[in-house]
Amino acid sequence: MGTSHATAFAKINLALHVRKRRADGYHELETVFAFLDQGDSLWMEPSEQFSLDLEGPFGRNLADEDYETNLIYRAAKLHRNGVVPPVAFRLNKRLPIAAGLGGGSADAAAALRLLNDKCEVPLSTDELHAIAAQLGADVPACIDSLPVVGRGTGTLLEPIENDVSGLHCLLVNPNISVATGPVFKAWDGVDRGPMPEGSARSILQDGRNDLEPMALKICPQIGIILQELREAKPLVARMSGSGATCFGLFDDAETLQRSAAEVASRHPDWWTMTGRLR
Ligand SMILES: C[C@](O)(CO)[C@H](O)COP(=O)(O)OP(=O)(O)OC[C@H]1O[C@@H](n2ccc(N)nc2=O)[C@H](O)[C@@H]1O
Ligand SMILES: Nc1ncnc2c1ncn2[C@@H]1O[C@H](COP(=O)(O)OP(=O)(O)OP(=O)(O)O)[C@@H](O)[C@H]1O
Repeated sequence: MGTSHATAFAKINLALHVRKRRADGYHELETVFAFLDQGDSLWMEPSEQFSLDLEGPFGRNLADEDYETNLIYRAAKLHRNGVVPPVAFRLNKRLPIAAGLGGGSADAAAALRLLNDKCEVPLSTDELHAIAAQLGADVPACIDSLPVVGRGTGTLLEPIENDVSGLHCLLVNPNISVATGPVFKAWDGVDRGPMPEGSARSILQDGRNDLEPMALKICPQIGIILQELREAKPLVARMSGSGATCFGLFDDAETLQRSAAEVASRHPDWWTMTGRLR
């Protein structure tokens, strides 16, 4: 049994409609999750005891935290019913932290996939999703990392026609972390209506991200990012999750590259990533 590898694909919300604030403070939403073919890289190999090595552009940002708080550790422990498995994980952290890209959720899902693949008696899809939901609202969708509708807090998944696969995607983050809690808290309580029905692409065109105005107040750079992304005439430019990362989606690679080069030259201090939707 050697080393196995999984990509923790970056998540974007093609649309995110906030419908209701629940009594427990959480919010019910309707969203379409989609995934870039890029993300963090996670390796796993058998070992004497559990370990987690963090490297890559954002590895240092997590290194100061106790490894027991890392979603990879928590996922591994839950997968083995509370017994921490003797495996060594190595994470190349390419996705920024608290960025609306579900990086931690994707890492947790990648760990669950790796552990399940190496398991003599693998968990069923339903069992895997139940564990995932305990780790975070985005984790169940990250298991398959393909377009899917999320309801409730995002853990109730429904299939959707994937007609966005292959679209070219530019992600831009101003290198400012935005915590999810305060953004939801700032929501004004106004239900702006359900997410339209249809394929992923039609919801992308007709949907919205209801968290954009709140995140924009916390991080005004989001407005500049959206404005600059729109200069390249993408299919859509929108914020992902609770921000601050925004995405531009394009039919062709040339326009994407031009837009990426423009953003990079104007804002060398911003983080960008390009890829294609799965
Ligand atoms: C914004 C999204 O990324 C969209 O995909 C997700 O809804 C975020 O879900 P998540 O990763 O589970 O969010 P967490 O980072 O665990 O949540 C932080 C805080 O955001 C608030 N929160 C989160 C999700 C939700 N549906 N309603 C909320 O009000 C809660 O106060 C929570 O304590
Ligand atoms: N492997 C991990 N990678 C990133 N963050 C992690 C990880 N494990 C635990 N965390 C914690 O989770 C928090 C949120 O991380 P993450 O990067 O997933 O947020 P996000 O991109 O805002 O996700 P979302 O789109 O769900 O809002 C961080 O504050 C971090 O301390």
